[in-house]
Amino acid sequence: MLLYPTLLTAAFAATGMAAAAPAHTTGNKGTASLVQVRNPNFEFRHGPLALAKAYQKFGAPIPEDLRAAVARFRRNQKRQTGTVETDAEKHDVEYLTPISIGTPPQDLIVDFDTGSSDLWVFSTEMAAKDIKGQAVYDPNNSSTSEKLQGSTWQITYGDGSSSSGDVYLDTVTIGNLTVPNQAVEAAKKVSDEFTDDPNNDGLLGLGFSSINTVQPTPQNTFFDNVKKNLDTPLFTTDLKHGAPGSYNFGYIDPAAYIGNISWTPVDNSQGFWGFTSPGYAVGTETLRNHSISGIADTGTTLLLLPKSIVKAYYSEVQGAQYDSSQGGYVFPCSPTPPDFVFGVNNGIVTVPGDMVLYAPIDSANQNCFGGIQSDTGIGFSIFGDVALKTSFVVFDAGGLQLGWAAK
Ligand SMILES: CNCc1ccc(Oc2cccnc2)o1
Repeated sequence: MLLYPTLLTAAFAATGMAAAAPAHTTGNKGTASLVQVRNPNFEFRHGPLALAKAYQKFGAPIPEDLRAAVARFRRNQKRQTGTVETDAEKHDVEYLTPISIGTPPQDLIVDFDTGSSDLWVFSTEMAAKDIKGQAVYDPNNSSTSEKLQGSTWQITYGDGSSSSGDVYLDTVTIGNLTVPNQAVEAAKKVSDEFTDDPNNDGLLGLGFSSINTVQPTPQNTFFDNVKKNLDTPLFTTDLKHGAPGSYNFGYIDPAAYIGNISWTPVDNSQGFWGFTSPGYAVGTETLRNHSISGIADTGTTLLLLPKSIVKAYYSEVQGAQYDSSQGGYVFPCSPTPPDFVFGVNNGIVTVPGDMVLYAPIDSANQNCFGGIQSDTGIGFSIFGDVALKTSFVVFDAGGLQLGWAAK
């Protein structure tokens, strides 16, 4: 059909393929052969746009579906990415990251937590006795805050800590990314663990919005609100041992990891970044087949695994024992214990032995608390900071998959 080849030709022409004229041509009828040279500067990646341009060029009507596809492309061209630095507290107990809330911006430093989905902060609505050094959000001091009338929230974390309060919509900025009407959960009450954690002004949930605790209407996480503006709907974590790391949004930084990324599907049915590891190894032994279902959780400090695996690991650590006074396995801080390896699809993640040495339990640094402990009672394993800080991890909401890479 004439129209199609013509359009195809035009579309082809629209690909920016330039024709290079030969150095000379014969004066008479002769023939000419033109060698094509690709135009390196021509960024052209959108078929529907090419087709629409071709229709336009030849005066053909542009079908509604094609027009919509081009509009979506043009709208999405205003895509963003973002990055923000995160710093480890002592012993990497948690990683704190700066955010800004309101107009003019109020700066707070919060714990980004892929294991929960509420953005809550210390606020002026709390009793003074419950605030010990934290920065607080004052909704009355923000011209863009708007109370979400009748909404409340209450959350309890895996370590027993808890908080509750009411809700405002306000502008939240992380790095260069801004969400204008983010649900900001202002604390009225927090448990002692938070009051006694002076550098932590709140939590920013990066789990799935399905487990946001706001009632009567659960609210979206910052990531869920910003992801439509991102180049691609993912964020990455690069937590480090006792050094600044980063959270990136909308892109995978190839300089942040080495080797290949091992991808594994995510089960978000419980609102978490859940996945199943096919097995584990202690030290240099070969991987044992043992399905481990757990979540990637930046808000949990340690690596919590099935009791049988924890026992198998510590059976190979000299002097290791379960110390009920500590509530976990302890062992001599020297020599360095063996590495712990877990599988991710057909790849592996190695937790170096010196990361399993979580922290001394005595001032003489004789005995250390293990970074690997039991997940008993939780119902699934928790790949917390001890596991995450060994890797560059991609939390891909688009593909609903986790990517783990060495660094
Ligand atoms: C250190 N305890 C207070 C505190 C800081 C961060 C959190 O929140 C948590 C705790 C456990 C799991 N996930 C998030 O609690």
